[in-house]
Amino acid sequence: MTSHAIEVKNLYKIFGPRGEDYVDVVRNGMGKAELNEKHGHVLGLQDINISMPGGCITVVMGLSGSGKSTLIRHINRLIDPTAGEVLYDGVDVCKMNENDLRNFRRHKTAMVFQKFALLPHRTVLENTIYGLEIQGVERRESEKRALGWIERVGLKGFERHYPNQLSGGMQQRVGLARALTNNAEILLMDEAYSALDPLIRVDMQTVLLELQSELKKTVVFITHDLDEALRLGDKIAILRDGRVVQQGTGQEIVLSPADDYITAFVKEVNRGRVVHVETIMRPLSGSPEGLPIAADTVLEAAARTMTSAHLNTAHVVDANGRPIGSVDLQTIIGAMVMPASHHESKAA
Ligand SMILES: Nc1ncnc2c1ncn2[C@@H]1O[C@H](COP(=O)(O)OP(=O)(O)OP(=O)(O)O)[C@@H](O)[C@H]1O
Repeated sequence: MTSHAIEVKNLYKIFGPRGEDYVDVVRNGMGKAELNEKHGHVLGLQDINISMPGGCITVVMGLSGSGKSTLIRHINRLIDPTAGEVLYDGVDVCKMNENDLRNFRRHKTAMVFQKFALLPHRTVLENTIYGLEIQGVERRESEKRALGWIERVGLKGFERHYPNQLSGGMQQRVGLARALTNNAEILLMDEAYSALDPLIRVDMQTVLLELQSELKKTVVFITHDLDEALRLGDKIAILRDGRVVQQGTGQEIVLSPADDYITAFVKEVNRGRVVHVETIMRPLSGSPEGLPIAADTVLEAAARTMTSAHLNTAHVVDANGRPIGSVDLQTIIGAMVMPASHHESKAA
């Protein structure tokens, strides 16, 4: 099986000298605060089950201390679990021997960090080829590959610059070029854009989305920012106190938040950029009217298209171009401002 998917199954991490001894008490309901108080151990992760589909971006989101970094570090086993499995293409990373683990880390995974982790005395080019050097790839070949990625991330002309001559956004581009040069199937991005200014951050998200539409890596992206999660995530898992409180598409989470905690998170979200027209369309009655609009078009884009065509009605088409429903501008605009509960009661 080589779907390049990652399956996290029943994963527990309890920090402390005798973590294993406390898995059962946690399974039986002891929470983080009580475990810390009574036994002096820290509950990092509790019964995590997440499927991260191959070729997709899975975002792990949560506030500080919710367990995001602990989780991503299990994927390349920088942290060993207290219990549970992390399967990649069906193989448990947690059971790999030293040699297999070294190969897995070097060839299958690449990490992009918040603080860039660039070597200050190396140029952009030398930083980018660093991973290939370790792998023992011949210099001419590694330079050729690195130069290609440096250009793809928009740094052509900066190959001989040193990190301290670059802005934060440019340094993060070097981090991305270095990760891509490794040609790994899995890209692990730990708060990669959190230190960047908002506009640069959006630029970097765009760079990632453009590259991903072509490269189809299995990306695990950690963030504490919901807008970033919604923009990037094919799938989003939200952690709280080491547990998954909800997972699904951005649209699922925004329209049906699992609890008050997530409701508070999604309250300010711009629904127009998250909800798809197919969610609010009416069944077709009669022949299709107006423009065809793809089912997965977000409301804001649909409204823009219809407004510029001076049309109030459009028909929604599936991936094969078959008409499956209809929408009008008023419904779209209403849905963009309506809270999730209204959608549900309307749909019920
Ligand atoms: N080595 C460690 N020893 C003890 N406790 C730890 C260790 N590493 C993490 N923790 C604890 O595990 C929990 C999860 O931490 P983690 O760093 O994974 O959260 P996070 O969501 O990544 O937070 P942040 O956004 O601040 O990085 C926290 O309570 C943290 O204090």
